[in-house]
Amino acid sequence: ITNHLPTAELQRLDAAHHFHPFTDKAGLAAKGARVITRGEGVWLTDSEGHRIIDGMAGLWCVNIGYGRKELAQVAARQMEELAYYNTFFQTTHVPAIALAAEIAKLAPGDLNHVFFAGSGSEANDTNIRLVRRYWDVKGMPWRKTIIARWNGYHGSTMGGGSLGGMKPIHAHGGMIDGIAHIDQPYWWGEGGDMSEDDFGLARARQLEEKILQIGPDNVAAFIGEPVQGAGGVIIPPKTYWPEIQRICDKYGILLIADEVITGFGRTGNWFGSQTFGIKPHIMTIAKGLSSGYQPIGGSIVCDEVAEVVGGAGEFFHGYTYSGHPVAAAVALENLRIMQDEHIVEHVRDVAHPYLKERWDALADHPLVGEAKLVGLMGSIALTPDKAKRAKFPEAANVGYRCRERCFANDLIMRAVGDRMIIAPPLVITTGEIDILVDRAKKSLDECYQGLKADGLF
Ligand SMILES: Cc1ncc(COP(=O)(O)O)c(CNc2cccc(C(=O)O)c2)c1O
Repeated sequence: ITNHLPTAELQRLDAAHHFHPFTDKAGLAAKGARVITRGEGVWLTDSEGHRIIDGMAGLWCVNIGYGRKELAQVAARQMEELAYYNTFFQTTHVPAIALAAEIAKLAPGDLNHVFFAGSGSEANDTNIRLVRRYWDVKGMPWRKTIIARWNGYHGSTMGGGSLGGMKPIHAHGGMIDGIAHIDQPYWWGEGGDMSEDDFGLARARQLEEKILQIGPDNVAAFIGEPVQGAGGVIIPPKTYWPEIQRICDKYGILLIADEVITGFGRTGNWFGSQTFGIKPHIMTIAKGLSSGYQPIGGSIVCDEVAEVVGGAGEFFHGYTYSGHPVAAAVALENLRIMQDEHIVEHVRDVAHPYLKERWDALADHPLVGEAKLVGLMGSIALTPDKAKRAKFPEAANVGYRCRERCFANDLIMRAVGDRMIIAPPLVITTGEIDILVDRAKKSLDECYQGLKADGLF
């Protein structure tokens, strides 16, 4: 089976044997999966030769863009030298040491210790164990509950999926114990007639209400994405995070920032915590850590938590691929390129300002109620009535229709409900931003025409 097989044959084999994530298997089999064959910069090529601009950097992860040969060379060299060894039994290797040191250098404050995993979900499962073990060692073994947000996303393992606040995920397989949720800081969809600032405070104060309801001595930690990604790029009001931070400090609960999407330049700083003034005890990382070239994730842990858990004998947790040498070597090369090519500065000083101007202008479109962007992650809310911030009927499937128009125009954008999302590779140029926004606008126009033709607008 190679790229040279006819697309239809590849699709048939895919339908026969490949169980896709988050997919209606039968529906896709009937339709045929799109076969992606190559990547270069912000561009993808599919088996039919379409040149697609990838507005989603894969799954929010290909920060340095596709096709960087340096990473392939580093992977090959590491594979030839030491393709695998574990870090379990009093052993280590240079890629794991060097990557942990580099992450500690880039991370803010006293986030100096890295527990590696193979993915963001696994890293969040590590975090559950870490914070519960921390309170165990502090003599409060009952202090286990972790508070998270509805419509947050923290992965698909039983732990990560339970921390997440997406009910369809909970419905498929259940949840683990000791997780509680509070409402999300989603002003457009849930703010009613409150001002954004008042709404941000109100939603943050739900954390204090929940802590008092559960009992402060039972709450181990709070976990949140600086900006909810898979939830629809929900950028919180500026009053939200300072209030969350104040409440965590007041009750002495550990604060976990899930930076799987917002980490490594996505918001215009190395970490989203810096953009939003959050001081976490633990940061979850993955995706942009390696730009998706190798599967790797981890937890960056502050001195205090590392000393308490690390000083209490063996911590019974870890994965075969924790700190995998090839993944670690590739991640290290990714971070070298990000620094040498000043990619975070490019986001902050060039790409974000340029995109913001054109992204904000989309709010003039009849379909668009709100256009928001932080760094290079953005969303537009589609609405039939801007003033009322109204929602389309679910059956209209507006997000899906709009995403299909994007695909037809060789642009990849994500639809989350009736919100359209972009998170392009951080290396996108101003010329490529023009192409992206032009194709997005054309897709919105076509979606609008379609809705009017179907009497939905
Ligand atoms: C904030 C956050 N935390 C944890 C994870 C889990 O990481 P892994 O997938 O590597 O286990 C994520 C992953 N985010 C993610 C993964 C897959 C699809 C989409 C989407 O928006 O369609 C988003 C994430 O966005």
